[in-house]
Amino acid sequence: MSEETKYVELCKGINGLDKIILREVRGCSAEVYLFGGHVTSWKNEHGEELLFVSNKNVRRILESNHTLILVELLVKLLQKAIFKPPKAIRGGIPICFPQFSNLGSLEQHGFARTRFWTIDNDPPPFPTNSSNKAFIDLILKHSEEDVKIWPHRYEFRLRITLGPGGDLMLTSRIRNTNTDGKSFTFTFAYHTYFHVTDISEVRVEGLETLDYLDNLKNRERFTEQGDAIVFESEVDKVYLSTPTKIAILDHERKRTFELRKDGLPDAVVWNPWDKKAKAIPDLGDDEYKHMLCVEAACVEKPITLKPDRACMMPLLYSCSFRIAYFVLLVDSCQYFWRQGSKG
Ligand SMILES: O=P(O)(O)OC[C@H]1O[C@@H](O)[C@H](O)[C@@H](O)[C@@H]1O
Repeated sequence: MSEETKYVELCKGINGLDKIILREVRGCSAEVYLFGGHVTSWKNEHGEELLFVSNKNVRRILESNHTLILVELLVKLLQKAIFKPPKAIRGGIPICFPQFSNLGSLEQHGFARTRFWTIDNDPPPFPTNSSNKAFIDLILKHSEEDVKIWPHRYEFRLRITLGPGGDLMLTSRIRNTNTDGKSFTFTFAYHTYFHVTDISEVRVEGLETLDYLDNLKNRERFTEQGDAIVFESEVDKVYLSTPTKIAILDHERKRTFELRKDGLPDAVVWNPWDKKAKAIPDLGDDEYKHMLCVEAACVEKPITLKPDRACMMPLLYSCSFRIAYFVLLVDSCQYFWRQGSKG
């Protein structure tokens, strides 16, 4: 990367939506849309896309021919992921808040993924000591409209960092700013779509023998058997009390994503497979073969925040080993917030 290259660039993305590009010296990059506070791209030092976004492949192949105008045109024609508010973007890392799935009265997966976030120019100090240069702070606050459907006031701060080695880290800091003394309760997920070469050649390790709720069977509780999870049909499960490390092995590409988490107890695994994929308008019929959602989440036991209390949920992806790291540090974060200048 030349001296002039920007670590952080604000520009326009698809459909003129505001987008931030994070770049690091070795050529890694990430892209974030203010719409949804949504990470839509994360590339390693070889320019390989590690996240799935519907029909991204088309765009990537075309982009490599440098026919950029044609690309934009074709992307608009071919891209299934709509990038058009109010529909959430299909792929990347949608943020599910304050509700996961339909576990409440709100729209599916809550409203954070369909709201316009803003750049937070004055974030409170960060607990992690870091010399990273490629990062952006976003913020979402309650709107008067949203208060009508979810009667709470909050500040949701999201820092997205691309480390020098290509690590991608997302840190969510959610704070209850209710002035009426009321606590609020929420469920949450980093709904991460990993890009995989062929779903039938993918294995997930770390969830075997755990209990899970099967969304395809009215959330009935089962216990997972076998060595590792493999995929040969639709899967929609919430694994409970999961370990801090989950690995996603893409045999064909000889790539391993390692997901690490701490404090976010659940892990959702979702692939719609062929029939469901056909029924999802913003997903290509065959695209289920190239995606796998493994989501660090808090679903079974919702989080309750008292007024003026905050919690933190960071997620770190490492490019070299493709590590995803999710943490929920309620206590230390409360301490941090009290210490912080905004606390
Ligand atoms: O289509 P959406 O709202 O983005 O949801 C996709 C999937 O997200 C997963 O997290 C859920 O477990 C699935 O049940 C759901 O179908």
